[in-house]
Amino acid sequence: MGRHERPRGLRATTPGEATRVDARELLVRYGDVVALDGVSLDVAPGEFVAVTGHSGAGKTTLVNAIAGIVPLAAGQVDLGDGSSAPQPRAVGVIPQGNGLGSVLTAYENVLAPLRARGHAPAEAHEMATAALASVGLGESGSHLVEELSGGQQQRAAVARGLALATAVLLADEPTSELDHDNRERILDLLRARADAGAAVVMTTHDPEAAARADRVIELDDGVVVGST
Ligand SMILES: Nc1ncnc2c1ncn2[C@@H]1O[C@H](COP(=O)(O)OP(=O)(O)OP(=O)(O)O)[C@@H](O)[C@H]1O
Repeated sequence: MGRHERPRGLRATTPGEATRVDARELLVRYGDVVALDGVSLDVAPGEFVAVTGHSGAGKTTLVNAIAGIVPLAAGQVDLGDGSSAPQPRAVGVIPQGNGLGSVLTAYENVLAPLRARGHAPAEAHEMATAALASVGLGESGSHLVEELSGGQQQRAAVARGLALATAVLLADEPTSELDHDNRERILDLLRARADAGAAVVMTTHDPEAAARADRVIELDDGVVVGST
């Protein structure tokens, strides 16, 4: 499949929606701390790439820089969406620490971004319900997030990211709170999303999770020190 063709299995992307990741020589600073120092990452449609490295290596910063959530001091991110604006792009993000609204239900958390992206109520309902079922939360969608376990909250966050069905999915340690079976379930979903044509980036501390990816990039102190 050519790089600019529509990914198999995903709906047609709309103008302004990301299709791939081409990050070049990213430099990110937090005050005096250099969190990324010339990091490049190219992820094609259909590829699943894991980013590993010790705590503080720059994994979250890389995901957030690609998403446009943290500003670049230098370098550029091309997501195939025709935009060079330093603003959050139309990508699916599964943030570290889940980022869910705790006094909303899991279902409401998944539904809200779908409605914000213009899906009609009935369609958004179908998508949110299917996404929650896919992560094993079909029965728990009506529970407030604060009533869910840490692992259930993490799966709700994965459902929210997956529901958007974007062709670029950025997942920041999406399995860190999960038991073995749920970890495998979530990794299967990420793998399937890539196999359907999405560009998937996942940060992880877990070597077994990283082994499910097509490629593994290792960061250390804001620099790429390995690629396998
Ligand atoms: N908001 C911030 N302000 C200042 N420094 C920060 C900020 N966020 C991250 N850093 C620093 O930037 C570096 C990279 O942090 P980052 O969170 O990207 O690492 P990480 O590899 O994701 O770590 P972890 O595995 O613990 O999540 C670290 O030195 C961290 O202390």
